[in-house]
Amino acid sequence: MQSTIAAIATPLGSGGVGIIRISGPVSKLLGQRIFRSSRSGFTDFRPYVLHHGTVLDARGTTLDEVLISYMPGPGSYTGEDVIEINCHGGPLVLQAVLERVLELGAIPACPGEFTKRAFLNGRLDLTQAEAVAEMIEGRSVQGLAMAASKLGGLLGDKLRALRNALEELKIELCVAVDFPEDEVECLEPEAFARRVEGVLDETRELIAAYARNRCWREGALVVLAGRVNAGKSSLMNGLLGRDRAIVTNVPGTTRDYLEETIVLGGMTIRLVDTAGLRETRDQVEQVGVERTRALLQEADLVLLLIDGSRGPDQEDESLARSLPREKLVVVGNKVDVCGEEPGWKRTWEEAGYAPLMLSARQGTHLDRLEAVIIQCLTRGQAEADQGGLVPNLRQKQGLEQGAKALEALLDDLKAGVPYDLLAVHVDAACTAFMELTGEITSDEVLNAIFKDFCIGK
Ligand SMILES: Nc1nc2c(c(=O)[nH]1)N(C=O)[C@@H](CNc1ccc(C(=O)N[C@@H](CCC(=O)O)C(=O)O)cc1)CN2
Ligand SMILES: Nc1nc2c(ncn2[C@@H]2O[C@H](COP(=O)(O)OP(=O)(O)OP(=O)(O)O)[C@@H](O)[C@H]2O)c(=O)[nH]1
Ligand SMILES: [Mg+2]
Repeated sequence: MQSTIAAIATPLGSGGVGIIRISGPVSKLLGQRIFRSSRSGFTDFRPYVLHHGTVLDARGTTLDEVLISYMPGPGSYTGEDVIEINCHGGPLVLQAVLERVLELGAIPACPGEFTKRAFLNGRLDLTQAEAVAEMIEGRSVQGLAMAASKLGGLLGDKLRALRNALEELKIELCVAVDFPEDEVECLEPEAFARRVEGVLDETRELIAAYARNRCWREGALVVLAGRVNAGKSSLMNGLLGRDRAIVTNVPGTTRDYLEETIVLGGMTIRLVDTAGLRETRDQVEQVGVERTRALLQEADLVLLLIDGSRGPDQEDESLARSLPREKLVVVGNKVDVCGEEPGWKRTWEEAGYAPLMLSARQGTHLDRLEAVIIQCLTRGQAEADQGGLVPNLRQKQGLEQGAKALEALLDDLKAGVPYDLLAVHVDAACTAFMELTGEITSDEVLNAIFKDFCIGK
């Protein structure tokens, strides 16, 4: 028999109310043993009704005053019988009530186990289960909206529709193989290719939505880099709107990196001020410079700061060259000293860099920089996608597998490969989509998905 699991479903800390969640065949029995109703006539829980009373320990002493609800399977969140105990939201209260529930025979839930059971019991498909985690981790209002429509089943529906389209194509392939001489049924290769391309285009559109919206969903890492004294820490402070980083005219002021979170246009951004790049004998600064280089690899966007009054040097040029264009914004600082059009700017413009001139200290044109940051992080589309067909990383990878299979199918079709050999590609694409919805699944995939959930979800 399936075990009955229990966990604290709310964050540990003081709160108005904290919830213990119990799911499994004996959860109602556990609820009845632990609960004493404040109504004399109470005999049994009524589904989806809050019951007021107390939770008792083994000796009959009160642990807490609570509201309890009972949600019978298979209609509950997990699909099993569920009991929820609404306690006072103190960590010790919740711990004591949970321990009592465990004493009576429940087993502590693993991370994500309630949602995993909901999936295994067919209450959610896999895209919806993943959306639950995306709701909790939401980094922007826009990202939250994407998770909410995924939770509503939109992406799952889309994937099933694509798969159905492929199943139909496969039937036609089979008919063409079985009745090759039948003129009426015979497959017309070009029309067939167009329909495959239709599915492929929709798949590619989903893949593109991942890249476009990734930073809305996950937040972004923006790194301030450049030579010592360029004004990185000043810009950090300017963007933060407060004096966080130490600023002096001593080159090498920042030796370790500093990280703060800002919200630009609704997007959550980890902003990192780094140690200025230069050769140095200072051991601490050396480690700082190494860390800067590691951060540059990881960054979604690098702001390369150039002291406009001195102009760039070779170090700046090689740093610019080492980064992919779409990851780089060149910023010319100290416009109050060098003016909007210093001589070096033209050279960099000719090389295709379009330096953005500003003054970190005086706050001039910081608004322009903020707009450019959002533009770059969203690939030029400063609005998040509406409508919510936005995959996560796993989903994007599955879609890429599907797209690859469809591309192979089109290649073979053009090369005149016999129809009976084309079906493998259709099958491969179908499998990729079914692994995303969870119609096909493995322990490995499920464990990878649910291990990152919190306990009690
Ligand atoms: N207290 C509490 N809040 C919560 C959850 C929960 O489990 N408990 N949820 C999850 O973590 C989310 C809500 N998800 C849920 C999804 C379905 C059902 C459910 O029982 N559905 C029945 C409804 C029957 C009815 O309305 O009478 C059904 O679909 O048949 C409950 C919660 C967010 N808030
Ligand atoms: N005139 C002018 N000076 C600036 C501007 N921004 C920064 N500075 C000055 O440039 C010097 C260096 O600024 P920081 O912000 O410490 O530079 P940094 O790039 O963090 O330097 P390191 O931490 O040493 O790598 C300070 O004296 C700042 O006041 C600006 O917009 N105009
Ligand atoms: Mg600094």
